[in-house]
Amino acid sequence: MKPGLEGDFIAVVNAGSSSIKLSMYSLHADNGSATGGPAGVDRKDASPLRLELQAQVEGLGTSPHFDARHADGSPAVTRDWPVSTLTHDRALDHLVEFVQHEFPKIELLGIGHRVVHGGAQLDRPVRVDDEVMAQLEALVPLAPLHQPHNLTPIRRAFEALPGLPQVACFDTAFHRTQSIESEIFALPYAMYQQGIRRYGFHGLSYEYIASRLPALSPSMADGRVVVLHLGNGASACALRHGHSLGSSMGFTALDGLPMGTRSGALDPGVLLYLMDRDGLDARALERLLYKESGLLGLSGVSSDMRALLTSEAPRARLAIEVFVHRISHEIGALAADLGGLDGLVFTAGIGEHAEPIRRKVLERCAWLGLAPDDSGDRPEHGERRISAPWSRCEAWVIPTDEALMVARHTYALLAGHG
Ligand SMILES: Nc1ncnc2c1ncn2[C@@H]1O[C@H](COP(=O)(O)OP(=O)(O)O)[C@@H](O)[C@H]1O
Ligand SMILES: CC(=O)OP(=O)(O)O
Ligand SMILES: [Mg+2]
Repeated sequence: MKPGLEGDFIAVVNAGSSSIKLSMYSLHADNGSATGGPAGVDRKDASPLRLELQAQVEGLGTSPHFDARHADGSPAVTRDWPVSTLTHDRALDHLVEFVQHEFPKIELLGIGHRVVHGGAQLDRPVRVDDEVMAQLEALVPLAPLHQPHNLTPIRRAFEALPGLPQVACFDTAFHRTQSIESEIFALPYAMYQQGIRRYGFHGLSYEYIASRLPALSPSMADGRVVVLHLGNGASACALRHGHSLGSSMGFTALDGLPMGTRSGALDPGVLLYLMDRDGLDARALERLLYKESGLLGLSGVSSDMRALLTSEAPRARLAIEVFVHRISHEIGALAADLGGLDGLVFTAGIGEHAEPIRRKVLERCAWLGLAPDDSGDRPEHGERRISAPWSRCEAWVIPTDEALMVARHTYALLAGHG
């Protein structure tokens, strides 16, 4: 830790269903210059942001674990809690106390929040006031696993630091470039007007990946790309010239690929059948679809890909095969939307770290002209090309950075450029 660090800071909160992450960025007036600026500075858009610390509590509800890291990835502190004694609220208190202790002298300029659902109206980052808060609260039923946890830190910060600017950045906003054919369900048209439409999610992650493409691959930056965000929540997005053309998630973050505990796309007839046969109501269906399905439901072993990859259980293998099958199916659908494919990008926990999953997906993409790099001499971490030099379609691993995207938006809005 850097004792006595002073100056202007932006805090970023990414509160998920089972984790809360708090990132601290310092602002440096000299960082935009082409020649100077300290290491670790966000030069990618010449904004003066430098990550100083990332603190997070993960495994809320199962086995909570606290972890704080410096910008270079070196650990600051770690701690485990006994199961179930740590609520989201308490975890947030702990993170705030920790950061206040580490940075007693800083000037906080604002807080940026990742908010999963912005609905049809909120299509760009926005400074939160009472009216925006009411709009965000109305969207809770559309993202029951995420939105309540996104809003609690905003409410708490308003109480503790009244007057401090807070900026909400939406997972849905990046997808607002999609055409009506991509967004609309084939339901009565009035429902589209009521906001029952496909929104798409993980937009901050896709926006970050799109921002990296010009530096990594001009043919992907100007071309047709499918990005696979494979984390605990998983989705795919079609990019053309870096803009979202289609995505696998829809009205809620349930649609598309199977996830840790979420079903992904499902014939809606199954729900009608279960309501009739078992008398399931909305809450019971919500539990089934959000918490008991996906990799966990299929395998009966775990929602965690690491556990599945090391398991001998036949159903763990089945869960992996279903996951890969549905990914390759989605790539095909999005490649059809794009009219071909120039690049495939893997990101988020599974996409960045699970080589066996990437290999299986790449094997199924041979028909798209994708040849994996089997030379074994490429790096194992960071941004890297994983297709052979002669491959017609490129494949890359690009670690995502949703927090940096939120910090950039927050800075831009506070500086009057948003
Ligand atoms: N080394 C690894 N090998 C395989 N899977 C991994 C590895 N590291 C993380 N994962 C998987 O990544 C997923 C979590 O992704 P992450 O993007 O961190 O999730 P979140 O959506 O909570 O931000 C889990 O399924 C986890 O098993
Ligand atoms: C939208 C979504 O699914 O988010 P996460 O991957 O953080 O669960
Ligand atoms: Mg995530």
